[in-house]
Formats: sequence, C-alpha cells, structure tokens
Amino acid sequence: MRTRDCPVVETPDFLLAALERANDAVVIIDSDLHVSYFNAAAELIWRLDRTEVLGRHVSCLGLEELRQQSVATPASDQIGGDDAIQDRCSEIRIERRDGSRIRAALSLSHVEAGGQHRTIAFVRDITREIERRERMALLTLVADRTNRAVIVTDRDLKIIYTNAAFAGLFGYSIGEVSGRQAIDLLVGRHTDRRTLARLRHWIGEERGGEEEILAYDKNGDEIWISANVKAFRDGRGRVKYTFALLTDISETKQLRSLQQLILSALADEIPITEIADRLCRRVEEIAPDVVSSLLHIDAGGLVHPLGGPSLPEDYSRALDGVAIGPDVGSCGSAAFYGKPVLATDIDTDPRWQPYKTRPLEVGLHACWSTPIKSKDGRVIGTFAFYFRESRPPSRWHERIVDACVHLGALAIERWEARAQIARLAYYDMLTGLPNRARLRDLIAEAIRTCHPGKHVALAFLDVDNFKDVNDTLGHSAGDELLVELAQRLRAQIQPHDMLGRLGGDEFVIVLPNRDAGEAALVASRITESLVVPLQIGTRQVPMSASMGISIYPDNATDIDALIQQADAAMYHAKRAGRSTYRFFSADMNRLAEQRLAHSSALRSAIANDALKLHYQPQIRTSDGAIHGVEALARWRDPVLGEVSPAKFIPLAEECGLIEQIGHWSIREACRQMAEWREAGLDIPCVSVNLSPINFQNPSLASVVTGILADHGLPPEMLMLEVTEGVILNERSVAIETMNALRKLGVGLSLDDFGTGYSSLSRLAHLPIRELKIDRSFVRDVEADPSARAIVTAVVRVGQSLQLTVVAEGVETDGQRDLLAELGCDVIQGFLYAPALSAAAFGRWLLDHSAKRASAMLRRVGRCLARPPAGSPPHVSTTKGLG
Ligand SMILES: Nc1nc2c(ncn2[C@@H]2O[C@@H]3COP(=O)(O)O[C@H]4[C@@H](O)[C@H](n5cnc6c(=O)[nH]c(N)nc65)O[C@@H]4COP(=O)(O)O[C@H]3[C@H]2O)c(=O)[nH]1
Repeated sequence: MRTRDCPVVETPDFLLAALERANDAVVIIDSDLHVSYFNAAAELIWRLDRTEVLGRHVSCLGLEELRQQSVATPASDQIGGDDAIQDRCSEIRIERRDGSRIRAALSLSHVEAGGQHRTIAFVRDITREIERRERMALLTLVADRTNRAVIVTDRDLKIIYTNAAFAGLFGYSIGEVSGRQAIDLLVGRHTDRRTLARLRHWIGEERGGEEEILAYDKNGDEIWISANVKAFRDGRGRVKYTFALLTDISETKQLRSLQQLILSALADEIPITEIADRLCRRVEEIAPDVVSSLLHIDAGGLVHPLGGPSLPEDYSRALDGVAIGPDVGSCGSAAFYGKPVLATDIDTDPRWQPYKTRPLEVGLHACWSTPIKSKDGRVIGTFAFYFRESRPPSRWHERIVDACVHLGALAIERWEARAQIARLAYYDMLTGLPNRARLRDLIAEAIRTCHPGKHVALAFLDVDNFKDVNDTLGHSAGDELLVELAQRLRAQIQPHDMLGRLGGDEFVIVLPNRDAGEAALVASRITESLVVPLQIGTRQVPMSASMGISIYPDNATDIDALIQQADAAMYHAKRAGRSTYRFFSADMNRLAEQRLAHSSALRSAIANDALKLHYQPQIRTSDGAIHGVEALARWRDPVLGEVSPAKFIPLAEECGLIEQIGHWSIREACRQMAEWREAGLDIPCVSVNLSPINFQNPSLASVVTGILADHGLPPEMLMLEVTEGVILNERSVAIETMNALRKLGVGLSLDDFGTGYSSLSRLAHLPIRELKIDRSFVRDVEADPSARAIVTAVVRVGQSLQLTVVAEGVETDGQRDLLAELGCDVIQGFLYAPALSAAAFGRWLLDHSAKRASAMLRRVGRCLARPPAGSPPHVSTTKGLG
C-alpha cells in the first residue's frame, strides 16, 4: 500500500469546505483504488485520521464492498459520459481498527471528470436507526400476536400504529387508519361527552387509566370496548405518543345489562313469571339462535313453567305438574340429576320421546338444560336453551347460561321466600288452611259475591275437650287431631265453600249462598263425620266438635259481628252437651256478655283476694276420727252473689286464671293448716283440688316446696287432688310433676275415680296415695246393684294397691254403713258436714271431738256395766260414730 499527498483533488475551496462540514462521511477513491479524499465525518466513522488513509489503497478502510464497487466501474456509456453520476446505495458493516462495529448506509457515486474516473462514497452511521427499526419489528411481531387491539397515536391522537388484532376487531388495516384521529375514527359523535372527557383525563394522568366505551367498527356495528390508555412523554413532560390497549367487552357488557334488567325487575317487585319472560326475551336478543325457558321445580319435584315466551303455549302448559325423573326430557332429567343435560337431537334422544312432538313441530331440535340450585343446594329450577339445529352450546351460550342460572336462582329463591312469608302470614302452618287474616278476606269475598236474596252461613267450630287431649296426650297428639279434623271437615263441604283455622282448636266454615236449613245439613254431616275416634298410636281418641252458626245478612252484615255471633252460638252448643250445633239467636249475645262479665269479675276477685276456702271433714270409718279436710273454693261476688266452683273453675280454666287459683288454694290451705296447728287443732291432712292444667306446669313441685317451707308444714300434711284426665298420657309433663310431688312427700289423691277411663294397669304405676269414689256411685250405692258393684271393685283395687279409699258425697247413715261394710277407709259428705268456713270448721271439729269422746265414754261405760264372763269390753268401729 502506498501513500499519496493530500489533497489530491483540485476542488474549489468552497466545495471542500462544504464537504468538510457534511454530516455524512465522504471518501473519494481514484481509479487506481487509492483514497484521495477523506473528510472529517469519515474520520469520525472510521476513527482514523485522514493522514492515515489518504493515498493508501481503499482496502485500508476494511470495506470489501467499497473495494468491489469501486472496481466495478461502470462503462462511460453506462454512466452517461463526462460528469455523469450514478448513485448506488447499500447497507454495510464497518469494522474499525479498535474492533468496534457499526452499520452504515453506503451510497456510491461514480464520477468521470477530465478523463479521470473517481468513485465518491457517502457513508452514514445508521447503527441506531437499524437497531430502532429492528426493535419496532420485534414489537410489531409481539403486538400482532396478542388478541387485544393496540393503537399508538402521536400527541394529536393521530394513529401511527395499529396491530393485527385491531384490524380483526375493527376491520381497518393500518394503511386505512394511519394518520386519522383515533377518537373520531372509533367513537365518532355517538359517545357521550363525559366518557370522552374521562378518556382525555386518563391520557393526562401519569399512570393512565381504563374506560369502557361504545365504539364502532368499519361497518358501523357497535363494539363495547375497554380502553386502557397511557401517554408517553418527552423529557419535558409533553405527551409524545399515546398507547391504548382495547379489549372487546361486548359479551360482558351484554351479560351485565341482562343482569341489570333482572335485578331492577326484582327490585321493582315484578311478578316472577314476568321476570322469567323478560329474562328469556333478553337472552334471545343476545343469542338470537336460541329459544330459552325457565322452569320452577317445587319441593315435591314437580315442574312449573315460569317463562318461555318463544315456546308454544300448549307445550308449556303440558309441562306444568310433570314430575322430574331420569328420563324426563332435558329439564326433568337435569333437575333430577342436578347436572346439565344436553340432548343434541330431540328426535332420537330416548329422554325426549314422550315430549318431542311439539318442540319438533316448531323447529326446535336440540335442548340443553342446566339445573338452578338454591344456596342450600336444592334444585329449584332449570334454565334451558332450545336450538333450531342439532348442536351443542357455544362458549357464548355457556356464558349466558352461567349468568341466567345465577339470576334464575336469585329470582326463584326470592319468590319462594316471599311465598313462604305469604303462607306464614295467611295460612296456618299445621293444617295448611287459611288463617284468621285470610279468612276475613274470604268471608268478605263471600259476602261481596253473595247473590241477592241469598245467604252466607258462617259456622264457628270448637273441638270438644281439646285441652284434655293436649294436656294429657301431649301436643303432637293434639296436632294430629287438628290435622285429621281439618281433613274430615274439608270432606264434608263443597269445593267453593271455605274452611279456615282461627287458631287453637277453633275453625270457621263459610258456606256461600247457603241458608240456615242447608247450613244445618252441613253441620249434622260434620258431627257425624267426627263420630269415628281418631287412632293415635294404640289409643283411640274420641273426637267431636261444637258448632255455632250465624247467617248473613239475617244475623249481621259485618264480618266481626258474624264471627262473634257464631262464637256465642258455639258456646251454647257446648253447654248443650257438646258434639252438636246451635244457630245464633239474639239472647245468646246476652249470655256471651254475661260470660265476659263473669270472667272479669273472677279476675278482680283473684286480684282482691276475694276467693275463700271452705273445709269439709273426712272421717275414718274405722274409728270415726278425723282423717283430713278437703279445701273447696268459694266465691261470693257482690253483684253475682255466690258462684259455684262448678261454674267458676271451668271459667277460670277457659280464661287462663286456673294457674293462679291453684297456687292460691295451696297457699291458703297451708296457711290455714298452720294456723289450726298453732291453735292446737289436730287435723292430719288437707286436700287441695287442682285442675289438670296445674299439673302441666313443671314448677309445681318447687312452688309447693316453697309454700310448705313458708308455713313450716310437713309434706305429708298436704294432699293434692287430681282428676283422671291428668293421667291419660303416661309420658305427659303431668306424670313427671306428680312424681316430683310424691318425692317431696306430698300426697296425691285421684278424685272422681270411676268416671273416667283410666286403665287399672296404669293406676298401679301412678304415684298416688288415695282413691276417691265419685259422688254419683255413692248416691246410688244402696239402691243400684251396679253402683254397689263399682264401689266394691274400686275398694278392692284400692286395697290391693294399698291406697286409702275415700267415698265422697255421703249423705245418709245407710250409705255410710254400707260403704264401711264394703271396706271404704274414709267417708266425706253432708252426713258429717258440708264445706265450712275455717272458723265454722274449727267449731265443728271441737264439737265432733267432744261428741266422739262422750260416745266412746258411754260405750265404754255400757260395756263395763254388763261384762259377760271372760269377755273383753267391745267397741263398735262402724256404727254410731260422730
Ligand atoms: N250433693 C252433695 N255434694 C257434696 C256432698 N259432700 C260434698 N259435696 C260437694 O261435692 C264437691 C266435692 O268436690 P269435688 O268432687 O272435688 O268437686 C269440686 C272440685 O272439682 C271443684 N273445686 C272446688 N274447689 C276447687 C278448687 O279450689 N280448685 C279446683 N281446681 N277445683 C275446685 O269444684 C267441684 C265442686 O265443688 P263444690 O261445689 O264445692 O262441691 C264439692 C262439695 O261441696 C254431699 O254429701 N252431697
């Protein structure tokens, strides 16, 4: 390589100066391939001083391309003669002396001047540019691989880049959109200003943001997009580019609007069938290739169509009441298995055979049904898609069904809850009959629709002795009785008649367009229908009811008055011996008022301590000594006068005062006993009457314990009388209460024995100490052999169970002697004394003791006066005592 002097080209100075200042490197190569010019920019690119290059062979620049191009000098005719220049551009790589590499754009010009051929090389460092281009190509590759549309705009929001997904979504190629305003292109004037303002706000924000926008594609079709926008800024913070990532959310948006539609319908309390219809219609809008239906599945597994506006009406009607099962179409099977069921061909699907005709007739060939479940996992409905061709659901169908199943569950559960509330509010849970509130509506309706000149009969029915069944056999037996009764009543009335339960054991029957005669027939039929006893377990429970009837408009024209009159008439049926009916009459009102007045007088008598206890002595047959006293309640009202306990005790039981009276009797009897003891009167025991209701209270034993302690009485001085009704059910609370009392040491006496139906085997297990033979047997014991037989039997039972047998209502010496002879231990009755006030009883007792003592003395004296040889004096134990 040889060097030459510099400069070698005679070039005007101004041109040289310009070449020196050029940005591109300029290298001039002579025809012998020696470098004759190398400007400042060339020095920078090659990092060589021109002195190291000028005059040397071009190969010193390490550029094979330059050498080859310079050698390949075109013929003069090709370059167009003197001064003709031809440019050839190419991209080259330059390896510098220090080993670093750059990429450059090489442009060669061949110049013929003065018979001299020269090659002028213009070289520009394009390393950065190429790198940027490569990066862009890579980014484009990546951007084109995402299915989210990408737009890059300049600072004026003019599009400079879009990816392949953008073309797919909007239908525009990059060529079509490049340079166009992004917002104008995609949104146009349709989008509201606030959305656009928000979009601009996100561009202005450092972190960018996301906005849902309704955009339009090349065809003008709506596309809901979510636009995630971010601006890129220059060093001074000014927006240079904006970048937007667009996601198609049309489906999400549609599902959300479906959801909104149903939720707002729910909030507006729209009926379930209307909601179901709206749901189906909307679904068919967003999935026009389907026909949809929503079914309710009730607790009994029966199908009830709720909505299916595009299905034939007769088809939906036919589905109503069909039971779900393993082969009941798509819906019945889906509900049965609790899993989606797809029948891609209704015509051949075995599950569809009985149901296929109608859907096929209307061109529905496939059905896909999904069960709707409640929060607790019950299947409460199905949501079905019918397709016009044999096909499975698409991904979009699946998304819709997911949303609809959720909405359907919400709507059905809410509707079921409301129906349950309505049932609770208007129907009696036990019998399923209309309750008081609903009955009022029904009576009002019956009156409103009553034909002119016709009547409405209203019967008020009360079960006889229901309290006894409840108290003695337990509440579940009582419930069973009410349910059975309701069924028997329903069987006796016509379909358009109405039956409802007011509460407890009270029922109302409304007979529209029926007069008194027709109502009497119904009432008689009802009485007869109750004759057959109810079987509860092994026990036959007799069933009967008392009814009162009032007639609209003869007796009253308003509902309350009609009910109240029928109630008053029912009370009269009860008094007439139960198991019968009475029509309302004007004086019944008076009697009903009287009953009301009595109960309020009794209430105030209890509150004012106006009740008293009287005491009737009980005498031992063996020696005439006092066995005890029976405490009997007395009530003297300032207005009503003396009211018999046979009247006011049932009244107290009816109006809930008996609990108080029971506790009061025990307390008062114990107080009196303590007083007598204090006074030195020797009365071994006091018997207090209690109602069966008192024994239903498990705290009775603790109440008694407290009273005995208060008065310092030993428990054996108290006897509590119970009637047979208390012991009918061996598992009742009453038996537990009795056992607790017996444990205390308090005595229990079975009153009125023989009048009820207590079984002897049960009697043996009762914690009782005493049997009382009812007055009715004592009355006839002398004249009636059967009464005597009963008394004898009771005495034998008592003896064998080691119970004291007390005969009550003894009025004559003859009765006393016979009862003593039959083995009665104790006698009570007017023969000795009626029930006496405490003071009178005290006097009676002293008198009795004195009489008894003197009778004994007389007898002893008589015996002593004429003693038979060797025989002891004899004292009669039966006759002439007292
Ligand atoms: N004809 C006749 N009657 C006689 C004779 N000896 C007694 N009596 C009456 O027979 C009834 C006996 O009481 P009871 O069978 O327990 O029958 C009682 C009892 O079941 C109930 N009773 C009375 N006091 C109370 C009480 O404090 N609490 C409760 N729960 N019931 C009571 O009222 C029923 C009636 O009581 P009273 O009217 O006091 O009637 C009492 C008594 O006065 C007689 O020789 N001949």
